Amino acid sequence: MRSFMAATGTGTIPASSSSHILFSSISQRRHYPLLPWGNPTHSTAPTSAASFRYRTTPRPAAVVTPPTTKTTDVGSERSEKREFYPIEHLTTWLLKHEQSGDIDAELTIVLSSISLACKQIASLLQRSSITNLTGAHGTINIQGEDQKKLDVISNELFCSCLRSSGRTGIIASEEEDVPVAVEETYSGNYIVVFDPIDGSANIDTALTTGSIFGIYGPDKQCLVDLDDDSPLDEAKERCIISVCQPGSNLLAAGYCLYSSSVVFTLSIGKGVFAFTLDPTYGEFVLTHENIQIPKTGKTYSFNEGNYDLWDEKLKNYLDHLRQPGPSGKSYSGRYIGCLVGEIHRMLLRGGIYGNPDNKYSKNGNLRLLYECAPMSYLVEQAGGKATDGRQRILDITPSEVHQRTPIFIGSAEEVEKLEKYLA
Ligand SMILES: O=P(O)(O)OC[C@H]1O[C@](O)(COP(=O)(O)O)[C@@H](O)[C@@H]1O
Repeated sequence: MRSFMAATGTGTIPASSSSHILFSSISQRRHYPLLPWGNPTHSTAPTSAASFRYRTTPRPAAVVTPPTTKTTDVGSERSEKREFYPIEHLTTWLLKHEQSGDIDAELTIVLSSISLACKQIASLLQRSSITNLTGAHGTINIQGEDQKKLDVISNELFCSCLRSSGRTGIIASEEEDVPVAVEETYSGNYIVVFDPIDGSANIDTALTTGSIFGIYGPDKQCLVDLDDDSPLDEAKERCIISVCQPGSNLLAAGYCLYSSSVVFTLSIGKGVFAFTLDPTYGEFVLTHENIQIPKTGKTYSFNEGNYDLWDEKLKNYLDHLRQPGPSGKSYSGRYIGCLVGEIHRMLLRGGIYGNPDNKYSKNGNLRLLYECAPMSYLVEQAGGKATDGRQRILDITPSEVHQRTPIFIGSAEEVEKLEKYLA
């Protein structure tokens, strides 16, 4: 039985005292059987005995600080004893930033619970054709989209992990009609917005998908005094649903890429860091430190099937990209139908992604709150830019949870070039 409660972000007010139902609550929902990650009898990792031992050989990762060694004289012999290879994991990285005061303990727990949800989703995606988890769920979300089975299950996993973190007050999800309040027992301060499976059309063909998340603090001026038993007025109610904050308020954001590797990428406001899942022991290992998106990039990512529906200025821009440059090489088009995959490639190689408005979708296809804002936050943290064609994405305050927006995002100089065409 789902009880409806209004949440203040610091506690809950029974719906009876609010003029209308504002949220659904995360009650005891079904849990889905998951095999523990890297379970030797089921893991897809190589079965050689070595693969189940914690590796002590240097990892050929992008980021490995030279091994520390300690030279000790043993009798007449000198021996160099390797102390350890400081491979950093998401867990230790979060604790390090908590100790240095960059994030508080509560946000550390929320991020850790999100990474747990992502590991479980990665495991389900890998085996979806085996466990009959491909295909439609048979329901439609508030956006009128057919939900895939894994859209629904991944949403439940995110909700369950955030609820048990005990640090989340309200969530907004692509797969939830309205913002959802965590019941008081488990309620915390943070507001978490997410798309549990981005690019879900790719699931059944085993192509790239991802999860996207953003974390806001409580909107201070909106916290309602629980001792105040006066009826909630309209302004306060509006405040309570303050999940609709501009991306510039984000405290942290990131995505998990489910592709040939599972890569958890995030920013807590001090650069962008990526952690690759090592399936042999189920931990995210730091592989990309302080990612800086190249200022330019010769890859553009637009669904050109909509070309005839676009504004003339945008068409001129696309025509320009296809002209062979002085070296004869024009831009390369890449479109994988998954925002997370496009952004991950761009963070590492540069380029531009666009999902513009068109004759039939006045505001484009992507949602501002839990897709465009978190991705724009990340790309700006990496030195890139993100606009709706007229203004910075992070400056837009959503007027409702599932509001859509056009988006052009990527290398700073590529976005600036586009803005000149659209001016
Ligand atoms: O089908 P279009 O209009 O090209 O839009 C593709 C975009 O929509 C998305 O698939 C979002 O879809 P979801 O609803 O699965 O999150 C993005 O991942 C992708 O970039």
